[in-house]
Amino acid sequence: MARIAYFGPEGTFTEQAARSLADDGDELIPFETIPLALSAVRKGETDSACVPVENSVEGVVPATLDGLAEQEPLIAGAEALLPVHFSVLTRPGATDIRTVASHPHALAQVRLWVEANLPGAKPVATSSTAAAAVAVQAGDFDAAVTAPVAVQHYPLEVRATEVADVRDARTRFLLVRKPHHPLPEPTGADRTSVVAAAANRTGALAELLTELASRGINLTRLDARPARGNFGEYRFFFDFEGHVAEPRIGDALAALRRRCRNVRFLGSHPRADGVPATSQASAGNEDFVEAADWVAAVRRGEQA
Ligand SMILES: O=C(O)C(=O)C[C@]1(C(=O)O)C=C[C@@H](O)C=C1
Repeated sequence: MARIAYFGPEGTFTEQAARSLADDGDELIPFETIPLALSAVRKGETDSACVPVENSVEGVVPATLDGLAEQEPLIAGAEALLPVHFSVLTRPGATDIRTVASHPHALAQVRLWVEANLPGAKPVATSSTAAAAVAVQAGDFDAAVTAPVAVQHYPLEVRATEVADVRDARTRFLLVRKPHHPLPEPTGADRTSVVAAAANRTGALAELLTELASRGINLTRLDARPARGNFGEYRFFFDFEGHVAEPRIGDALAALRRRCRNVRFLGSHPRADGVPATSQASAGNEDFVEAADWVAAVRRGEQA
């Protein structure tokens, strides 16, 4: 039985994602913020933590990226992808809706709906969608934009369901743990993540990208976040297809490490959408193995 920290309180999208990744009998423990959920794993209070990483409408979740780039390393061993549409909850019978509370990512995904359906209502940011439900229940705000499951946890009235300005929005979540756990086996449909503090000089980022491109590795995400040191210095987060156990991915990681000492491996795990890695002529794993075998043969004086 594992203990899984998640970005809570109860009723967040992240809880749903954690449930989809948990095994029977695992214990799920809510934490009020993403940094608190990550530090529960680092302190050994839980075995893993489930946190949101990117949304198809609003982009990355900065607290997760920064939290994985700093302090002791954590590795993503699994991911979940959830469809995202919202319910709007109020206290039973409420009529005068002046404030609408939710996580900033959620507010950004329902802005047009709020303008059209609750004109004049003021958006207010809360730490999560479920924290907004707690605040509405307490009488702090009038309406909460939440995950559909939130109403099962809080005695509120559902005023609208399936609310979303953009159809088919999705959020991806990671299950992270300490690096000493064995990596999941490669499946052919995997994702590898790294963060690198590229040098502040002409072409430094292009060099890192070229190391991936020249090995036929398809990027699935690239983000920059301030390095939080000198103004203008950035960390680059790369997600790409493939698993570190594969020869070409190992070769690419070694090249990134050669070019940039400040690179951190953030995990290799199966993709939730099951999309297989792109293959490119002469850049398949077998090509890397064959080429390495050939060099070994040359060194032994056995070139065929
Ligand atoms: O507040 C929640 O319910 C969360 O799980 C966080 C979060 C996010 O970080 O994007 C997750 C999915 C939705 O996009 C809105 C909020």
